[in-house]
Amino acid sequence: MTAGGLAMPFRSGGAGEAAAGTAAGADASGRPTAADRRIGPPVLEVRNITLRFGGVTAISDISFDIRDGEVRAIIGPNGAGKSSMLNVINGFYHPQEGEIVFHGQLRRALKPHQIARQGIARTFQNIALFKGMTVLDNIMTGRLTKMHRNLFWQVLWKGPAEREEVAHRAAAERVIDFLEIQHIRKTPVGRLPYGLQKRVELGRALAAEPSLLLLDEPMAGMNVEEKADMCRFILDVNAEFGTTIALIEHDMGVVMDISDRVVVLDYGKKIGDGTPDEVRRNQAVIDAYLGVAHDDES
Ligand SMILES: Nc1ncnc2c1ncn2[C@@H]1O[C@H](COP(=O)(O)OP(=O)(O)OP(=O)(O)O)[C@@H](O)[C@H]1O
Repeated sequence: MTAGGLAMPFRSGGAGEAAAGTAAGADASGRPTAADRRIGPPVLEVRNITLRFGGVTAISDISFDIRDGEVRAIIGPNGAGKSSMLNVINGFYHPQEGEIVFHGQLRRALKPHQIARQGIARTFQNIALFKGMTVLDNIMTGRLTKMHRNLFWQVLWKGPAEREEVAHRAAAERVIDFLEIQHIRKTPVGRLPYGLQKRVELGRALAAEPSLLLLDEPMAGMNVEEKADMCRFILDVNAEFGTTIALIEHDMGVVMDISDRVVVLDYGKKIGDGTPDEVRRNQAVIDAYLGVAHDDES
């Protein structure tokens, strides 16, 4: 994909950090080398998180980190606690125990919109777009956390509010160009095929210019071609803007291809954590998850 003209930094910081060098290097798909992809120290640390719903323990004493600039996968069988973990990271759920450290700071209990303002955006397992609204308007909703002028200024449509609106619109258009969806920018989302809706949802998250992007099953329900496109966009966002990405995905071919590191959950517990190769060879992971087919969803 060519995103060369996109002047929008999706990443908030870290440009001067030393590369820790965990990326896999150039591969057959042309992914940039480790030297080009700067993988830095942890941007987010999950420490001893336990989350219960009444008598159900969805997450039990789980710790892992997500490094600056990496693609980090969270995998595991149905009900393992993956979505719950994303919901803890973006503040939808508040765990009973444990802590989250973001950019080296212990994070207090914040609301999801406050966490979004800190630079964490996400997409959902089941597409959560406004189906009657156009692609452009849906992507504009991703800019809400960046809007500063209040209703007073917006009603007057004067000066700063007008300039801000123009800037947000331009940012949304850059996302549309980046994701190659110019041709459907005025189409109501509900009329689009599933794969394109998923791409629009990615666009809405990107419009928030996150430093950490959480993707909940970005390939679910897609055919092979749509998956290939989505992989390409995820890798391009990561490579070109240094956006750190954490994703939940059941397609093991995709996970092993695009991830720098993989954390594996089962029944709310962590049973593996490492590079794709390490996880592939982990007997506990093979027994709990990889021993059954997961890459035949198309
Ligand atoms: N809001 C909730 N209320 C009660 N129980 C919940 C809630 N959310 C999740 N759970 C339970 O927590 C456990 C973990 O669920 P979660 O959705 O996080 O798993 P998952 O790994 O994302 O599964 P899947 O791959 O099927 O999406 C399950 O037993 C689930 O039923």
